[in-house]
Amino acid sequence: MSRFVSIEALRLACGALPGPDHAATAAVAVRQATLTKPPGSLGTLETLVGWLAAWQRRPMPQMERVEILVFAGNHGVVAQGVSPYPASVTAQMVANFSAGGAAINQLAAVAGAVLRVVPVSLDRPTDDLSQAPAMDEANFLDAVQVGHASVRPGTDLLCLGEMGIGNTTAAAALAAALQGGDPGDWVGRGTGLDDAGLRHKQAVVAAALQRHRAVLGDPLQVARCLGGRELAALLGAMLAARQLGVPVLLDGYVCTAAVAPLAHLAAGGLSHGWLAHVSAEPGHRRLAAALGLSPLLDLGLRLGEGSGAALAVPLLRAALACHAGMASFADAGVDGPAANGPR
Ligand SMILES: O=C(O)c1ccc[n+]([C@@H]2O[C@H](COP(=O)([O-])O)[C@@H](O)[C@H]2O)c1
Ligand SMILES: Cc1cc2nc[nH]c2cc1C
Repeated sequence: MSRFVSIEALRLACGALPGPDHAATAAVAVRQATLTKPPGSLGTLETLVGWLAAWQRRPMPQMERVEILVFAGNHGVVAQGVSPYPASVTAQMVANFSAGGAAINQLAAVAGAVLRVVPVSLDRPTDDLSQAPAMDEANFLDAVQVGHASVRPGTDLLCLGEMGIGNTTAAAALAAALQGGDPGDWVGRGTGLDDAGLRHKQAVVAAALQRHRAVLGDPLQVARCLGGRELAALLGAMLAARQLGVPVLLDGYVCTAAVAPLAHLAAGGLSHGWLAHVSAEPGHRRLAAALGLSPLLDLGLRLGEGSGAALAVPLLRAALACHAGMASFADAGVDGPAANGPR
């Protein structure tokens, strides 16, 4: 696929997204009506099958090729003391992912998914977003491109995740910039800040919003100035998934904030994504509500690295198994509702 040569070229691509295959969803509904259950009784599981069909563009969706993409990046804003952990942990955790020792390795195995970790220039942290734009345009577009090129055609379901010490500060700044309100309300404890740390992080995010106030009306400039390389890559991957007909499970706060610009650039820009879970980071619930996303799971997770997205995969497998494997009323010899209803 061609490179994004400018922010304007990226903006054009974000504004020209293919829509869903409504006929595929309709075919799912027709089959569902024949299956041995009261109509609608599998609730969201039924909706999920229709959604998979719409974006895979086929009446009988598949989940053979499930991939988890975890993008990693480093953040200059860590110098402000916004995370309890040092920036070195980002690369160390990438090594841990490669060695199979992280939570996401175990969850990917449970989900029957292939895990791919994509470090995005870890040796070049972004600039401190409270002092300067996090990235210049070339670096931002490069990171978007990395994400865009990482999505493989033919993937049945893509789980997006990230790793980056300091990136809940970027997520909060992005969410505040895109959605408005008191910047402090978008800030949480991330990996575990204490009360004083939280107050300091709120001040850093408020300062960042103030510094970049001139670009707050432009979602892509917001992503460049207040985001990070792994967040830009997530945005690129979300765009590529839409273009390639790949449904997406979104992970936590960082993931959702990273792709939020797409919702601001195109109506229904995130409709090929389903929010896998709502994280314990309070801004996530707020952002999900603002974007009209309903999480499948609410488990108090605050890990990132795609963990919540991986956990939702078995739910989708269950939904498909019912859809593909259940007998119809006719085949099983089960009576439908009585013609006159109960007396
Ligand atoms: O996405 C979330 O909801 C989330 C909430 C809390 C922590 N994280 C993860 O923790 C890291 C960022 O935390 P912090 O405190 O360094 O900003 C980063 O690697 C994220 O994957 C992620
Ligand atoms: C140890 C550790 C693991 C992580 N995984 C995702 N973010 C993380 C942050 C830390 C600090």
